[in-house]
Amino acid sequence: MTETLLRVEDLRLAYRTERGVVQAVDGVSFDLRRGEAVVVLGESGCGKSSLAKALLRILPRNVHSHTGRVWLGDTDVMALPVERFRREVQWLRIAMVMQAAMNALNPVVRVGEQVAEPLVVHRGWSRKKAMGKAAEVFQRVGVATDFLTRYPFELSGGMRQRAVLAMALITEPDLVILDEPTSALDVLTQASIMNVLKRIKREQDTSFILITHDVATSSELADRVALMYAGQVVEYADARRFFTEPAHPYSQMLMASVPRLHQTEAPVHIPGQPPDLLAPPAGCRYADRCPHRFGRCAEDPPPQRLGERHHVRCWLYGGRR
Ligand SMILES: Nc1ncnc2c1ncn2[C@@H]1O[C@H](COP(=O)(O)OP(=O)(O)OP(=O)(O)O)[C@@H](O)[C@H]1O
Repeated sequence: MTETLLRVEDLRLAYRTERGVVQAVDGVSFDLRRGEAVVVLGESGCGKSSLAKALLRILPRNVHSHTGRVWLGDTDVMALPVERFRREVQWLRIAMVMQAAMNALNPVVRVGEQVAEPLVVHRGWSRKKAMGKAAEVFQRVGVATDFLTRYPFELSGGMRQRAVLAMALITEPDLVILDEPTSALDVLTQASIMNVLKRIKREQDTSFILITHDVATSSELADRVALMYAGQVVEYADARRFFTEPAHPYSQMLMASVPRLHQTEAPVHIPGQPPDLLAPPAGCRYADRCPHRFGRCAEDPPPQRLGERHHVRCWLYGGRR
C-alpha cells in the first residue's frame, strides 16, 4: 500500500470581521497518499482557499482562530514553531500556486530568475546552479528554455501559468497545492496544463491538492474528491466513485448540475443559497436546500464512514447520536 503523505485532522480556521466571526474552515479531516491528487471542489465562498491557507499557515491578519493537526509523515506541522515551518516545510515539502499567481509575477524580473528563486532562498543554491535546474523544470512543464530570459509580459497566460507551476515544482516538494490554476485560461490551455500535472504526478510521485469549482477539468487528474460546503468537507471519496455514485445529497445535486454533451434533460439547478458563514445553522449546513431533509437534520451530522477512506456528513447514512 502506498504511504500516507498527509493527514489532516479537524482543521479549523476562522476570521474576525466587523460583523462577527466567519468560520471558513470548520472541522476538515482527510488524508492523502504519496502520488495521489485530491480535488477540493465546492461553490464560491465555501472555504476552499481558506483550507489551502490553513494547511500552509498563510494567514491574514484578521485570523480569529486556527486549530487542528496536519501530519506530514510523522510530524504534526501545525505544532511546529512558525519560523521552523517556513524554513523546513513551506516550499521544500509543500509548495503552493496561489489563485491568480501568474498575474503576480514580478514584471521587472526575468521569468527564469523568479522560477529559480525558491532554490536560492530555501536551499541556499547558487543562482547559476538554480538557473540550471530552472531550465530542466521549464522543459518538464512544456516551456522552451529561451523563455527563461524573458519578462512576464512577453509570455502568454498559459506560459505564465506553467512558469508559476515550475516555480512550485523546482524544490521537488512532496505536495503541491494549486488554487484554481486554470480558471483564467481557455479550455485548450486548461487541458494542456492538466496533462502536465498528470505527467508530473506519474513521473515524480508528487501529490497534489487541486482547488477548483470546475468539476469537468478536475475529473481528469483526481484520484480522490473532497467536496466542501459551508466550511465543511461533506463528502470525501474515491474520485471514480464520487463521479459515478455520489453519496451526499449535495454531491448528487452537484453532479446532476454538470452539463453533459449528450444529455437530453436540462442540467439540474440547485435551489437556494449556501448559509452565511457568520451565522451557520446549528444542524446540517445543507438541510435548507436538501430534498431529503428530515427531523434529525436539525443536528449537525458528524462524518460517517461509508467505506475505506470514504466519509460523508449526512444523517441518511445513520450514525451516532
Ligand atoms: N481574510 C478574510 N477575512 C474575512 N473573511 C474572509 C477572509 N477570507 C475569506 N473570507 C470569507 O471566508 C469564507 C470562505 O472564503 P474562501 O475564499 O476560502 O472560499 P472559496 O471557496 O475559496 O471561494 P472562491 O472560490 O470564491 O475563492 C467566505 O465567506 C469569505 O468571505
